[in-house]
Amino acid sequence: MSKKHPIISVVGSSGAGTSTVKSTFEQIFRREGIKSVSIEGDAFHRFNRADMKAELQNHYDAGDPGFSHFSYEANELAELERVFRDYGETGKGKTRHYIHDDTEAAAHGTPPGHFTDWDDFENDSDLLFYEGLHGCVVNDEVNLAQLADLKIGVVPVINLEWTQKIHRDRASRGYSTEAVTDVILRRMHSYVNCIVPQFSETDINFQRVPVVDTSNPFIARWIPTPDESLVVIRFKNPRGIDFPYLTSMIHGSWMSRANSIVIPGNKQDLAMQLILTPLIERLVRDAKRA
Ligand SMILES: Nc1ncnc2c1ncn2[C@@H]1O[C@H](COP(=O)(O)OP(=O)(O)OP(=O)(O)O)[C@@H](O)[C@H]1O
Ligand SMILES: O=C(CO)[C@H](O)[C@H](O)COP(=O)(O)O
Repeated sequence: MSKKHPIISVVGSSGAGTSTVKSTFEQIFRREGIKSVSIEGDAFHRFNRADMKAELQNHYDAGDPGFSHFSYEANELAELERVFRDYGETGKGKTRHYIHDDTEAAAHGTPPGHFTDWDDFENDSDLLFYEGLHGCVVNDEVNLAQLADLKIGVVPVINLEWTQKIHRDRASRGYSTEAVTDVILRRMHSYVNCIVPQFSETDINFQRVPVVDTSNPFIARWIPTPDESLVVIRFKNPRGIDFPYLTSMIHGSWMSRANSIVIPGNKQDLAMQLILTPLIERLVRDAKRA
């Protein structure tokens, strides 16, 4: 925990929707007058695209077909831990960007598949916001969960996650369905071993569940819309959460367990604002007092 310089960590697999959720956080920060600095998890990949391709081949040749961007060793997690720790202690740190496509290339002046240079965070921020694959990892080498003060999991059920990934990678990153399918398969071992365990470390998980048939995500023609889904919101520690308030404010919601509510998909933004605003306010208030 880094009370003086708090860290929010939003974790999800590739295509889960963490970038989408980031915009909800940005609305809260803007409305509450909070100055944030942010990290995209992909900035802490260990290899650029060409080197990753070579590394994949090396692992494949050595009889390890499961190496992927989800694997701990494909990412600079010790460096990420250092950035979390330094930010928590000093409010300072650095990040960079991994450039996925031409749009990002134009914005950053770096070609796709490469990293930008490292850049220092702006001074005097109120908090650090991380979104990505590994922000709550606990393993033999690092404990990122321990350094984050508010931990959020973004976890659509897996068919929906695959549908979202396939559509996004085809539409904005120029990959074919077959190429994305290969990536999903290759990443499965690390998905189970490196990504999923983090959702037991998170304080709140948002799990989108479609109410239309997604049984074959590889041929789905579009991503189920918010109106075609529900969201299960699960609190690790439900003490202090005002469930009657939430269920009365979020039309069509109900409690499905003592620590979980279900909301209509089109109320996700509202629910996040109602749930997260007081938690973020408290983090910033406590930090100013510390
Ligand atoms: N709640 C939602 N309703 C409808 N579509 C969504 C929702 N959340 C995400 N999507 C769609 O899913 C796709 C993937 O979302 P997004 O880019 O936010 O994922 P991500 O977790 O940031 O992925 P990556 O880490 O690989 O960049 C996008 O096309 C996005 O529009
Ligand atoms: O979304 C991802 C991980 O979160 C990408 O798959 C990863 O960043 C590698 O990108 P690319 O395969 O385009 O080089």
